[in-house]
Amino acid sequence: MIRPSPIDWSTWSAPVHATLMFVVREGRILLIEKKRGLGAGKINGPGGKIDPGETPRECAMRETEEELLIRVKDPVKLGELHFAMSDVPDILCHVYRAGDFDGVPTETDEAVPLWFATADIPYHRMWSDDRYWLPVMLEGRTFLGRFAFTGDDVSWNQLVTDVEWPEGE
Ligand SMILES: COc1nc(N)nc2c1ncn2[C@H]1C[C@H](O)[C@@H](COP(=O)(O)OP(=O)(O)OP(=O)(O)O)O1
Repeated sequence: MIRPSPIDWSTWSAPVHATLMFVVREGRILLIEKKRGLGAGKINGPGGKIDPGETPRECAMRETEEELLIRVKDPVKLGELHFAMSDVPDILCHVYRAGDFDGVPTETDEAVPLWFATADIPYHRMWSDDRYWLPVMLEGRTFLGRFAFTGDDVSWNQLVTDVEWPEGE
């Protein structure tokens, strides 16, 4: 049975815009254990909130540099995630993927770098939406995910794949 959405997505907008960056190369993905802020203690990609005047791509690169001291090369936007939250402000998150970087992933005040085999993603330590869209991201396909949360749990979800994002976004 298809459950009706609790959210009217045609009028939904988010007060918080954020990014995630995933480096994937040679069968491995670079993740972080987040040390502070929203999702502290969870495993995720590096990322954070978009600053005023910053593009999503600039934010994803800046946050990755701040959190892991690496400079990713040629990131590509693959996805957008629309999170209707129950206990924090709603979030629109742009998802980027890159295959290379300069520097050495290094622990900072914000994050611990962790490499995982792409066949061994630790979903049980991640946000509960990730298991829906991360496999699509690993295939290199584009996507739009919409998720309603109740607390930390996904209570409704929709994933549209093979979305065309504007050039250069
Ligand atoms: C709700 O589900 C989520 N799933 C996933 N995979 N990632 C999420 C979810 N909600 C938020 N995120 C990501 C998006 C951002 O990368 C971070 C949150 O950013 P944060 O609040 O830590 O932003 P900063 O700018 O780094 O923080 P400060 O305001 O402390 O500087 O989580």
